Amino acid sequence: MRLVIMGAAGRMGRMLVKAVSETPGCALAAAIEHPESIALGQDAGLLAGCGRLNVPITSDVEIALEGAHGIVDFTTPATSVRLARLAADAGIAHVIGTTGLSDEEIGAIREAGSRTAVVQSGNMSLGVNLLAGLVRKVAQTLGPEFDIEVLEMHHRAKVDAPSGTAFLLGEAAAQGRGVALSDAKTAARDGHTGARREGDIGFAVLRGGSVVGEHTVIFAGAGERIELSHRADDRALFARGALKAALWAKDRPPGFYSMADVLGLNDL
Ligand SMILES: NC(=O)C1=CN([C@@H]2O[C@H](COP(=O)(O)OP(=O)(O)OC[C@H]3O[C@@H](n4cnc5c(N)ncnc54)[C@H](OP(=O)(O)O)[C@@H]3O)[C@@H](O)[C@H]2O)C=CC1
Ligand SMILES: O=C(O)C1=N[C@H](C(=O)O)C[C@H](O)C1
Repeated sequence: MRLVIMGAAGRMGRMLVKAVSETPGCALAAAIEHPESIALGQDAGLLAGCGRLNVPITSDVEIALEGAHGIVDFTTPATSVRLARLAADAGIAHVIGTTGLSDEEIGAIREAGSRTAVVQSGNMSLGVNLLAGLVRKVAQTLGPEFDIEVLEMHHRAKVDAPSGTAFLLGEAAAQGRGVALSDAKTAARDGHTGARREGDIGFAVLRGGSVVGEHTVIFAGAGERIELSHRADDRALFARGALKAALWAKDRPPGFYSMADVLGLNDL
């Protein structure tokens, strides 16, 4: 499968280039950055630390899409929306790991999913997607006397909060409870907030150092607490998941798919 890696000089982009070079059935069609990137012209493999691949980083996506079978995209929300349209026009698979997408941006990507196979997830790891299934089950089992809080920590360079994974887990909790996350979500507390509202799903965010990604969903009851956690040690995990999604999406009918679809976890 000939893949275009977007944001190829970024933290995830470099992981993806390396993962493509190591994954049977995948080949690097192009490595793309924005037109002002200082990485333009550099060899994508050398930048990724996996040896020369003779694929220079370029900025022309339209040319890159010619002859490609898929795009793997961990960039920015605006970039992912623009790419979704281009991927749909070209009829090729689009794997989106970008987080911090607004409802409108998700809507535009969903629309592209009516024309090509799109896999979008705030977290491409097996562990987090399994955890989401467990969270849904626990939330379904426990009553509203258990308060649900989602805690996440990431590296100091992360620009969106709460994380895409935190929302994925919060969504799973809301589904388990049979409520809309938009009605239950409390994303920040500061000052005299008053007592906690029953049924809220709270989010708390920590940022610092080089933390790859840590998430805990807490179910706090009277006199007892259940905590379900996931810790990512290495971004390569997300890159491998994204390539699995790309291979799965190749030749799939158009649709807006999740990692639960890719991993067969929908019945959890
Ligand atoms: N779903 C998942 O499993 C995971 C998702 N993520 C998400 O992926 C995204 C990227 O994360 P990360 O790699 O850490 O961030 P980085 O900032 O390191 O990488 C993003 C890259 O995209 C480049 N870029 C920006 N705009 C464009 C454009 N228009 N065209 C091409 N390239 C562009 C950036 O260039 P420049 O820096 O010069 O602006 C940068 O090199 C985030 O939203 C993050 O939350 C991260 C890990 C796992
Ligand atoms: O920005 C990151 O680094 C990560 N982003 C994703 C998120 O927002 O959940 C996934 C992972 O935790 C790393």
